[in-house]
Amino acid sequence: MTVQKATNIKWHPGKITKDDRVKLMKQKGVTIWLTGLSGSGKSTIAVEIEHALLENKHLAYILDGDNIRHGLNKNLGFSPEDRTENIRRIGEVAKLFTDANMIAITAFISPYRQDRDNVRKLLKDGEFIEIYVKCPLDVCEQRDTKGLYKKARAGEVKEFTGISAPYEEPLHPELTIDTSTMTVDESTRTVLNYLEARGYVKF
Ligand SMILES: Nc1ncnc2c1ncn2[C@@H]1O[C@H](COP(=O)(O)OS(=O)(=O)O)[C@@H](OP(=O)(O)O)[C@H]1O
Ligand SMILES: Nc1ncnc2c1ncn2[C@@H]1O[C@H](COP(=O)(O)OP(=O)(O)O)[C@@H](O)[C@H]1O
Repeated sequence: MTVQKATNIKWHPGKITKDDRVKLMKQKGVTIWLTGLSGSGKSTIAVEIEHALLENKHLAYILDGDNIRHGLNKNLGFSPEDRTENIRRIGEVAKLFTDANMIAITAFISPYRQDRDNVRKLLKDGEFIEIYVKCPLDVCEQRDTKGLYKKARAGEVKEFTGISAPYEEPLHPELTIDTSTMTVDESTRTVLNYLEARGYVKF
């Protein structure tokens, strides 16, 4: 648990609610939480979803593990504790984006079930869509888009997810996308259809 250090603080409400923003923007802000192994396809799908949404006049924004670790989370490594803190912070950021009525698309390995469930709890019902970007380890390893699996096998990268660190599969994700059997386009469509069917966006 993260300790609350700040005391003597009081929440200051604004005049505008999320519902006001929903009416203004004709979309319902939500967090699309992509989780899966390195190389499973999280970033690729995130980019395609964001692009398709923008083309249809819906505002989305990607929070990507590699990118966020260049700034906000540059002081975190890959120990279990640091990964938990990584996901906690991104959960808080995603909550702000969702309240701002953005469609936040997160692309983090987020290997621990408890960490993902904690983010779910931060958000309201219907504001958290967990998507398991599923891909067998051997396929991810064959793709080895960044050469990290090779380095992990050689012991040059420690605590590498799937090789020397765990990945806990989601038990009840809203969606599972198997990228070893689907094309990028099919994967993207599946997510867009889900969003439209539940009224988050309108195409
Ligand atoms: N040890 C280790 N394990 C896993 N991944 C590693 C590691 N070291 C560096 N990388 C690179 O960091 C990206 C994963 O960062 P995340 O913030 O998504 O990780 S986590 O959610 O905190 O587990 C991950 O990006 P993706 O390949 O896009 O998943 C890697 O490029
Ligand atoms: N259905 C699919 N969805 C997403 N990526 C796919 C799919 N099929 C093949 N790929 C390929 O798999 C790789 C995934 O890499 P990337 O998106 O960086 O993964 P991650 O962000 O999970 O590390 C890319 O080279 C992509 O073209």
